[in-house]
Amino acid sequence: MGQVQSRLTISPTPTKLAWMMHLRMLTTMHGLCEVRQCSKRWKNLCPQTKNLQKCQMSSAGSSEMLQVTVDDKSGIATMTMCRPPVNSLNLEFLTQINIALEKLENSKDCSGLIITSKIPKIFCAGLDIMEMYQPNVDRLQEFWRTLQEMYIRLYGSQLITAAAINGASPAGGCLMAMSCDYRVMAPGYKIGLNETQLGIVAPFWFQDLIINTMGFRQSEMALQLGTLFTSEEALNLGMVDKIVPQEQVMETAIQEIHKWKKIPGFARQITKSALRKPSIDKLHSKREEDIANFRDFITKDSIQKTLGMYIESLKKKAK
Ligand SMILES: CCCCC/C=C\C/C=C\CC/C=C/CC(=O)SCCNC(=O)CCNC(=O)[C@H](O)C(C)(C)COP(=O)(O)OP(=O)(O)OC[C@H]1O[C@@H](n2cnc3c(N)ncnc32)[C@H](O)[C@@H]1OP(=O)(O)O
Repeated sequence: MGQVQSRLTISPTPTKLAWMMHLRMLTTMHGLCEVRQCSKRWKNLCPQTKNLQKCQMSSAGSSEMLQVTVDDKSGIATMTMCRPPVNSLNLEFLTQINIALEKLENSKDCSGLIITSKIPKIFCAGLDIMEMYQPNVDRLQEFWRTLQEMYIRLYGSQLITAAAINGASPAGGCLMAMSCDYRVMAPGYKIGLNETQLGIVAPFWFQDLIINTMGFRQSEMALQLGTLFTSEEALNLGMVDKIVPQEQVMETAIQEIHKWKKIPGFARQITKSALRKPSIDKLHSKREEDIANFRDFITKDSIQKTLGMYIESLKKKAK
């Protein structure tokens, strides 16, 4: 499956109809992502969860990078990232995720969402560093807007959301996990906002998210030091909610969503919205400014030099 080649613009405040038309056009044009209701015709058991019927992803028009299934019995969707080698988030991948989030949010049959990874030992390596290195400025801005969109959609989702963190989860991967309602993680991996270690800065909404998750004092240390925590440290800090063996991560996330589903949905959603709305509104009100700050920061010669060195160090390590 080839990646999307054209420039994709996601309007910050689209009307619902315009947004839906936009998504439909993208899906038709690029075969971006398929969200399928599990049909009774497919009786296969999902090897990961044992009790989910596995949706067959069609080859035509379906995405290899993001597999989305919805269990029609429980209404729990699973979004499985599969963008080798490390599920890094580039513009096209983020666009696929946003489209899937939009579809799930609008589906009356979906009440919960689990985000996980198919790549062994990796949940998500964060932003694709190549998007930020020697960038085309138009694409760079679009990339950042699309990341903002993902955060707004996920953090503000009405669904019950859980991250099944089955591997390393630095930076943008940690952002994605922290945007969910619940995090279950396998032992032996690292998670955190390590931006300063790369010589870059976590923007205010990354900062707000970690503060909302684990409090100011621990966040200010973690952000300045760019700490990547072990699963166990993350549990102690409240960055993740549970650690279970790798093979139980998915099942635990499913059980947790079932628990949350017992709470009256309307009351839970209003409570979630009241708690998260101030952070989301803040980003909405500063969205263009944030894009401009990101662009001006990333395109500085000194930052480009630092990113170049970081990319080299990753490549050397990989050899
Ligand atoms: C004052 C004004 C302030 C204004 C502020 C405004 C805006 C803010 C500005 C900037 C903020 C930008 C925010 C960024 C958030 C991010 O997410 S940055 C990305 C951070 N991610 C990382 O640091 C992860 C790096 N990767 C790793 O640590 C490891 O790869 C891993 C994930 C732990 C996996 O390790 P493993 O050993 O399994 O694999 P390898 O290391 O061998 O990697 C394999 C392969 O993948 C490539 N790669 C790894 N990570 C990335 C990545 N994030 N993007 C792209 N490519 C990646 C790696 O280079 C290897 O490639 P190969 O050599 O070609 O095989």
